[in-house]
Amino acid sequence: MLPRRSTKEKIFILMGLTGFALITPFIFLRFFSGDYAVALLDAFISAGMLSLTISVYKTGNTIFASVLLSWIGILGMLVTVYLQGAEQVIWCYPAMILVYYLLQPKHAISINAVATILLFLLLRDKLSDTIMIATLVTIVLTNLLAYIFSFQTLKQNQLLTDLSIKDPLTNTRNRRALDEALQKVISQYQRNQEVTSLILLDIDHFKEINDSHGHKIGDQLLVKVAELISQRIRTTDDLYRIGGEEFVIMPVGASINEARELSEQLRTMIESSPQLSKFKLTISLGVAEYQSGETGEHWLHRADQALYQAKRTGRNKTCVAEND
Ligand SMILES: Nc1nc2c(ncn2[C@@H]2O[C@H](COP(=O)(O)OP(=O)(O)OP(=O)(O)O)[C@@H](O)[C@H]2O)c(=O)[nH]1
Repeated sequence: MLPRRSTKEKIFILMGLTGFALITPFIFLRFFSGDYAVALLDAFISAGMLSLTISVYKTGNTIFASVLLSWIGILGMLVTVYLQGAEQVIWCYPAMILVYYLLQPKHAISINAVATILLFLLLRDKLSDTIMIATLVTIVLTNLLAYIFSFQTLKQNQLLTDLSIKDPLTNTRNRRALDEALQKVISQYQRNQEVTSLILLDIDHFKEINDSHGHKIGDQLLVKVAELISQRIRTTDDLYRIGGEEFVIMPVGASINEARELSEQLRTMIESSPQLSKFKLTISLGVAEYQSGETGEHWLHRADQALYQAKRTGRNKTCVAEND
């Protein structure tokens, strides 16, 4: 089955192949016109682009490839200016914009600042003062506009990601985020076989609480429960709200006994919380350790069966899932 590729991966592969296809003919043109140094430089850039594209295609990792490609673009542009003369400075604009696409704005601006200083050193004796100043001004303007655009895009992407994975009421993660986390934890398990567990918890008799105190108080209690649990668990063990009054905790790397212990601590913490005890609010929990070969859905289903048992046998308790 073909792996699902992120948009960044797809664009990186497309850009890498296009760059390779556009630059490769120049290797031959330069070579046959006796420009061996430039032909070698073009061959270096072209080979770099192709190998980075293959690496992204195979590993899916765009971070390392993005840093390398940024430097290939910038160094390629500087060497071109050095070998072929000052008029080649026009290549600095696409090279610098490429860096904004590949890296975070703060890293892109740093690399481009270094590139601008090096360009200035290369060109200071070759351009008239007026052209030199105009070149620097246009470089600064290009960077300023690219920075603003790239920064805004980054913020918008972060906002969209937050909206797509967060539960607006409790500010915990949502079901979609849980599905992604389950995939990730299972892939990790397949690599290192490290035990891992999940906890499914549900507020007891929440309908009665809603009915007697109103939906608004019900909402506030949901927020309070999420807040108390988030404060108690490690920052790495994310909390997910997957239904009205149902939450999941993924204590990654916890054995079934450790997860049960954590479960009991959470249960007693909620039961004895001064803000919640006046509503007689308690929780029931189901704990399941991951079994080799099972899907995330099946893992969650076993935890749900354990939770059901906790509900059936009196509530305000933790039950452990059977292994198949
Ligand atoms: N206030 C509030 N209530 C919600 C929300 N989502 C679901 N609920 C309520 O949660 C209640 C869940 O009721 P049930 O599924 O019967 O479960 P329960 O009353 O907790 O009973 P047990 O789970 O068997 O202990 C329903 O009354 C829902 O309306 C929400 O976002 N806010």
